[in-house]
Amino acid sequence: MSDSYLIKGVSVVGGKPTDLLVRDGVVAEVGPGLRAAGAAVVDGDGLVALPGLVDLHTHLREPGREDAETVESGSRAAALGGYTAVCAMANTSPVADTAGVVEQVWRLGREAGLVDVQPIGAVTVGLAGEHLAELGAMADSTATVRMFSDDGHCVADPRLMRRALEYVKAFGGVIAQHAEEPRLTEGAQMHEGEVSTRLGLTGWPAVAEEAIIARDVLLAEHVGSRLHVCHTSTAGSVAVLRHAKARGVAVTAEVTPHHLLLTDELVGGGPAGGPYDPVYKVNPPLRTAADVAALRAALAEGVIDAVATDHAPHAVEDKECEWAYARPGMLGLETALSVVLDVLGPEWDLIAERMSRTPARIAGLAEHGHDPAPGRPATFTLVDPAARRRVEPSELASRSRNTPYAGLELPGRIVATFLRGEPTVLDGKAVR
Ligand SMILES: NC(=O)N[C@@H](CC(=O)O)C(=O)O
Repeated sequence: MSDSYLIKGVSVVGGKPTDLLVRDGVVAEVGPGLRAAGAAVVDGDGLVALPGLVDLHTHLREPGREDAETVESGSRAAALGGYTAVCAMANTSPVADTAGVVEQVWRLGREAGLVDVQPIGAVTVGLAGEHLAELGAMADSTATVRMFSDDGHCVADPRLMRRALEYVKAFGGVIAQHAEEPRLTEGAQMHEGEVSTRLGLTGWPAVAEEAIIARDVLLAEHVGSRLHVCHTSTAGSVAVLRHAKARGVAVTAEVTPHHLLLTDELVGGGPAGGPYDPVYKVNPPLRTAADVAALRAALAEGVIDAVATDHAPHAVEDKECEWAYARPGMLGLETALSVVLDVLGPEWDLIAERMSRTPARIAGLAEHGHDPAPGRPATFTLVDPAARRRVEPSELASRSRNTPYAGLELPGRIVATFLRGEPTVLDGKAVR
């Protein structure tokens, strides 16, 4: 590997073509007509450089379900998707609810060396929603955890949620809530609406999400702490968030690529399969076209702060079975940028904001989320916006195959990704 790279004629976040010189891990120079003896030259013609993408919500499955994903395979998928940092969710086995487990995940991330893996700690012991986990010990560990989540489960007990919000104030932490009132979603299989009625599946009503977000923004305001809302999926949730932000509550929210593109109609049959194809089963469920429109508008406006993948790999036996028995979740890392490009168009500054700068800020990842500029870490990705790709599950780097975009043609291709000056992806291929 070379220790310096000269990227010729690249557009930095949609600006005029220029050259980028990468040396000693940083962006050494930016400007037209650069020369650098000994540097490996990358043709940037037609490419857009974005700050390395940051995912606030990734399931890496290690420890426990290494058949579905490992820290290394998930890191490779992330790098191929243009990511330079991912926040690893705590619902592993064992659960990441102690300093020992978060340090293990952090170390595995370092060893893989393809993206920065920032572990998220569980809020409650074993995700059981009964006792607070060792939040302080996880914060003090080498993994320096700042974000905590029981994702996959809601912290349903309001007293526990209040205490968690209070506790993390001491070290500037944030609670990322999986907003789902469990009493309203017992036995739920898909979004509650016209399609669930037609298909005869038990519904997951929008209000089960909205009621928890409303409660939690009030709790966050009451205790003066930070709340982050995972995978926002309904128009009503957007309304609650808009209200809370207008009041000055310290709340941020994410939306997944799939909730920006797909609807509950697909459960009745879609390009990747169906009817009742579990590839479309996800939590929260795919919603209606009206919800999709509200989420897109909220993302553009900033009521929703970030795109997060909720990359949820599942082994074949957990997905290719009867709908009711299938695990919820979809792959996301390798297709996120393409889906967002499809949804937002080439709005590069907005894409950089929602997929890199803001998520880096929310997660407290100071080295990430910076546009390539002199003196900044050379941590960025190069996108070919003119390329179109057909999603082929067998070509994905993830160990799992549960992509809802199989066979779909999407815009954009990640050509290269750099992490602190080292390429993790070149010519569209992982370097390791
Ligand atoms: N988002 C999903 O559909 N699945 C998540 C957890 C969850 O939120 O249920 C998973 O870990 O598989």
